[in-house]
Amino acid sequence: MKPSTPFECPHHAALRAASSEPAPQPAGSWPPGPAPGLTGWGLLRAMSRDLLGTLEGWRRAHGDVVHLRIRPEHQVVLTDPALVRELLVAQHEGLVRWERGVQVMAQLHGHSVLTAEGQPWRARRQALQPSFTPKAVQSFVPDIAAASGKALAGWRADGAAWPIEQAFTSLGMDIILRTMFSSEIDADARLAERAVHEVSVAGNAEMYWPASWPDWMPWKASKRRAMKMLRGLIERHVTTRLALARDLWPGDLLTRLLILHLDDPDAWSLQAVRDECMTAFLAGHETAAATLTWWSWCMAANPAAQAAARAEVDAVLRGRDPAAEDLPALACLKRTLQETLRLYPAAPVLLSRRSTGAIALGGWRFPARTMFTVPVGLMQRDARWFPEPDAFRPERFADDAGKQIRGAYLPFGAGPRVCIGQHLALAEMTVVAAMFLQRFEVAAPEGMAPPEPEFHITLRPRESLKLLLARRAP
Ligand code: HEM
Repeated sequence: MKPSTPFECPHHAALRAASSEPAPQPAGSWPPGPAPGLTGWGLLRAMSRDLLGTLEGWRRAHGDVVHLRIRPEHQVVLTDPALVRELLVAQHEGLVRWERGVQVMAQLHGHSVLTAEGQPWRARRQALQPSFTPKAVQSFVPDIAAASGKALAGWRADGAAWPIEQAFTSLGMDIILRTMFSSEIDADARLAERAVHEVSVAGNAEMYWPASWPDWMPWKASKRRAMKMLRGLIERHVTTRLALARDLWPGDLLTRLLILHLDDPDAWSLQAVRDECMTAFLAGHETAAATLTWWSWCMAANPAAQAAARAEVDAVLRGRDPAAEDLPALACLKRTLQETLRLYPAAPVLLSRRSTGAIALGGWRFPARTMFTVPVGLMQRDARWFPEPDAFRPERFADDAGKQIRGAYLPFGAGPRVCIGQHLALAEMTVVAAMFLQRFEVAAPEGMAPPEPEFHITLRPRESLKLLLARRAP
């Protein structure tokens, strides 16, 4: 929905409609939005109770460009795909990420590609990008398959509901330890898993405080312990690797980071290497585990789609583990993952952006310091861009399904700050999903209601998901 100008000459309005260009809005005006009251803090309270539900209500009432006056901020919520792309792609240079979000993340991640801005971000991103291309991540497939085979062998199909969310979360940690450190699964994996969860919960809670209490406060003991555990784990792997002869280094992510350090120690200090390790741990683990959890639910709730994906897996792999060359042939399986990411994006609201100067967008002229929020979770369930938006229809992503509206499907974000790990995540999830379907059929327990999504770090089921597994005949 585009804003309209109240006093527009009909001739100009017709010309504008023909060119689909939005009408310029009077200088200093703001788009419509909910009544803020004296401070607008009531709007914040409504958002903290139910973020996506509240934003959806405002979109229905006010359109795709909604103004929130939350003193001292002006915030704009965008759900128009074209404007979202315009913001994130074309206007990227005029934006920084929301300072408070970055401040909290930096306590956990240090100064990594996730938290940097401007030239330092560009330099990091350019140096890291070659390790995350579709081709580069192929080398991780054998490790991902090995970790999956080992974990799936222990999953039980004994008629009791299996804690599949917990199991995928543990498997995700096993995979990240292998791809990052070539580490065999040991006691560290379960401790690291708990620690990642602890720090993510702490970080998530702090984002909504105006400032952070120092970490030495008594009630922050569990965050302190968790950070100590993760830093210790990373430090141990870095030290052990550096003590190893260079020609014995494995081809994992740590080696790729340490090569950056050896090539240019000024730009890539050992601390920078540790910070990027922490980011990959924190950004990569929860997101992939949450997506696989939702995928297993989508498979259980849609037996025909499950059967079609399994038939493809059986035909392509004929019982062997997937190799990198197999992944392009698993197109039907990939579509089930894409559709899962549409219905249940792990990051349903992108980190808010702030404009560093005035920004012209959709006919409006927003001053410097305007905050922009992009709720991709709403856009991806919008019937205007996805007919029958709540239905699981992997065929939407088929090559012959017609063109998708650009900017309406953004589970990995868009523009220069799009998820750097997207190809790794898709390769990982395709391998895990294929190996799961080779071994199990999955169903929902009798009478189970669809799980309620809750946005807490990532989008997860409110109650930990448990499903019925049946082991397939070998
Ligand atoms: C299903 C899995 C994943 C999902 C849904 C996901 C989603 C996202 C999204 C939406 C963003 C952009 C956020 C924004 O614009 O505010 C992002 C950024 C990022 N992701 Fe992912 N991610 C996933 C997996 C991974 C993995 C496996 C890694 C690393 C190993 C990773 C590392 C990062 C990093 C470093 C950034 C920041 C990039 C930058 O600012 O330049 N992600 N992710």
